[in-house]
Amino acid sequence: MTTSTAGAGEAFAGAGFGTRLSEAMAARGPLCVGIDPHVGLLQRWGLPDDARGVREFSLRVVQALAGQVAAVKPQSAFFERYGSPGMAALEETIAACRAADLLCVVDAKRGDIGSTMDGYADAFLGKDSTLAGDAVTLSPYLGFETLRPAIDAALATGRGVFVLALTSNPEGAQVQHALADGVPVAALIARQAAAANAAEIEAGAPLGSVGLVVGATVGSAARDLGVDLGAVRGPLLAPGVGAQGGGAAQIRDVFADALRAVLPSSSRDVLRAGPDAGDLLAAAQAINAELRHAVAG
Ligand SMILES: O=C(O)c1cc(=O)[nH]c(=O)n1[C@@H]1O[C@H](COP(=O)(O)O)[C@@H](O)[C@H]1O
Repeated sequence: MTTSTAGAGEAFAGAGFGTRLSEAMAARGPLCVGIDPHVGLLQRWGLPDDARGVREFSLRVVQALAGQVAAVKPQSAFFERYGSPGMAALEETIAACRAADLLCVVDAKRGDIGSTMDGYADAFLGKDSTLAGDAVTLSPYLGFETLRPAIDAALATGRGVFVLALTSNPEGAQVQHALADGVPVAALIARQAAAANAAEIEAGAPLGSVGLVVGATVGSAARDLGVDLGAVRGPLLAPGVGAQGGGAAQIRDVFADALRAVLPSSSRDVLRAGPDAGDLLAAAQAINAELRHAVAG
């Protein structure tokens, strides 16, 4: 799997994120393991509640899963809470993923006015940025178009983005189910993601690099709101597997028309199995096998 990048503005010559992710999911199964070093998990693993603890935790997860799952997703919040040493630990985790042949989705949920978005795009998708993994999560609630600098940077460097559409938490409905000119906001976001993927799809990519976040817990919301997940033609990150109650059955229900694009994500449910590397891998493999069966059938 290539991780080489081109500079913003240059045409990206290698496989885009959607293609690389699609290949990784086909080879290893659909599971993404979230790296969320909660204080309780650090304690359980016998690690200190500081940047050294979070670094050790994350590197152990990456080592245990190296080459075994399609992707991991470090949650930036749990690194940011330790200030600059925590951010250094996030940078090391991102670099370790590259060395371990794991696609890395940095869960930072950024979104701002366009001019500020340039800065976030440089930070999380810039050619040589140490905070850039293979993709980053973005919030479109200042307007989808504000994300354009990040989408452009992702496409220019062979990276990807995941835009929050229907989040796994119940409070998200207040914003995401609301109507804008008679159309649910989540449906508009899905349409705009589909448009952003059109060129890559026309060029023959199996998936575009502009993904959506649709929680495994959202039930019939996509159907009820007319969110056409099949038309997005980008990866669909589905957090909420495990600790939030989602599982294989929910994935099949929510993503009926787009199962091959789903990247189900689970954090606490897998991480609880640690710190033993073998136990951690076994937990990830068990969930991955169930999900693989669910998306295949
Ligand atoms: O973008 C995300 O990953 C995300 C979106 C969403 O709608 N819901 C959601 O839970 N997440 C993230 O996914 C992870 C879920 O963790 P667990 O509930 O422990 O599996 C957390 O890092 C959340 O921030």
